[in-house]
Amino acid sequence: FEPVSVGIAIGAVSALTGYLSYSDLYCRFAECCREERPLNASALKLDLEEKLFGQHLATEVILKALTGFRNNKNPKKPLTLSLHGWAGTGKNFVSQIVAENLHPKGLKSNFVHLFVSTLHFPHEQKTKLYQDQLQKWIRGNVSACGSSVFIFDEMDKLHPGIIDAIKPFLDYYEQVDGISYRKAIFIFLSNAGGDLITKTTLDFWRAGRKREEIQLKDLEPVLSVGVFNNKHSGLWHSGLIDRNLIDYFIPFLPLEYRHVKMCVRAEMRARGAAVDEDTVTKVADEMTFFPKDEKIYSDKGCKTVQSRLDFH
Ligand SMILES: Nc1ncnc2c1ncn2[C@@H]1O[C@H](COP(=O)(O)OP(=O)(O)OP(=O)(O)O)[C@@H](O)[C@H]1O
Repeated sequence: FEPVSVGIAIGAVSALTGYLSYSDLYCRFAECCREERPLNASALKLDLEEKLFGQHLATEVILKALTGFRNNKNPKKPLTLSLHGWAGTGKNFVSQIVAENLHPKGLKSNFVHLFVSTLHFPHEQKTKLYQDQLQKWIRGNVSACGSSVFIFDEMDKLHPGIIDAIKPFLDYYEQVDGISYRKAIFIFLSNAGGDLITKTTLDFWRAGRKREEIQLKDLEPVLSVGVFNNKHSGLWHSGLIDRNLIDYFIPFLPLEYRHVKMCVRAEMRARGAAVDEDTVTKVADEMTFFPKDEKIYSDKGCKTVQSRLDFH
C-alpha cells in the first residue's frame, strides 16, 4: 500500500461518515425531506384499517396507489388522487393519515401543503393572480422537496380553471424549467360526486347486497364523467381529466349508523376515556340520517361526533 493514498482514503471515509452522522443528527432535530425513504406500507395499512371506518374502497385504492408510487424509483408523473364523497366521510382524515405516513410531522410538516378554496382562492375575479401564485408556490416547494404533498380541500368551491394552472406539473414531463415534479403527490378533496356515490351505495343496500361488494369499477367511471360535467366540481371541463392526469378517483361512501358509533368509540378512546356504550348510542341517536324513509346514512357522516360528545 502506498501510504499517501491510504491516508487520502481514510480521510475521505472519515469525512463521509462524519458527514453522514452529521446529516443524521441534523435530521433528528430539523425536518428533512428524505425523498428516497421507502414508504412503510404495513404501517399505512394498519393505520387505514384501524382508523378509517366503512371505506373499503378508499382503503384499498389509497394503499395500492401509494405503495406502487413510492416503490417506483422512477415514476413518470406525480401521483394525483381525487377523493370524493359526502361531508364527514373521512376525506380530510385520510389525507392526514397519508401525510403522516409520508412525512412524520403530517399536516405540520414543511413538505405538506394544504390549500382551502374558500380561504386561499376566494375571489373569482382574481383567478389569474391565484394561478400565478399557485404555480410559484408549487414550483418553490417542489424544488425544496421533490416528495412534497399538496392537498386541495373544497375543490367543489374552487372557481373553474384555477386548478388547470397546475396541469404542466401533473403531466408526464421529465422536468419543467429544470425541476422534476415526478415524486410529488397531489390530493384533491371534494363533495362533488357525493350524490352519485350515495345513489350507487343505496342501490346496493336496496338490492340486499353488502356495501363491501361495491367495487371501484362500479363508481370510478361514473365519478370521473360526473365530475367533469359538473360546473361546481372544481374540475369542470378540466384539462386534468381530459388528459387523464388524475390517477385515481376515490369514492368515499356515506356512513351508516354503525360507523357513526365506531367514530364515537374512537373519539372516546382518543380522549383517554373508557368506552361507555350508553353514551355511544346517545351520540349516534342524535345524528340525522337520510333518505327520509329508510334513514340509513348519516347527514354529516362523523363530522359532528366530537362536538356532540362534549355534551355527554
Ligand atoms: N370514515 C371515517 N372513519 C373514521 N373517522 C371518520 C370517518 N369519517 C369521518 N371521521 C371523523 O370525522 C372527522 C371529520 O371528517 P373529515 O373532516 O375527514 O370529513 P370530510 O370527508 O373531509 O368532510 P368535508 O367534505 O365536509 O370536508 C374526522 O376528523 C374523523 O375524526
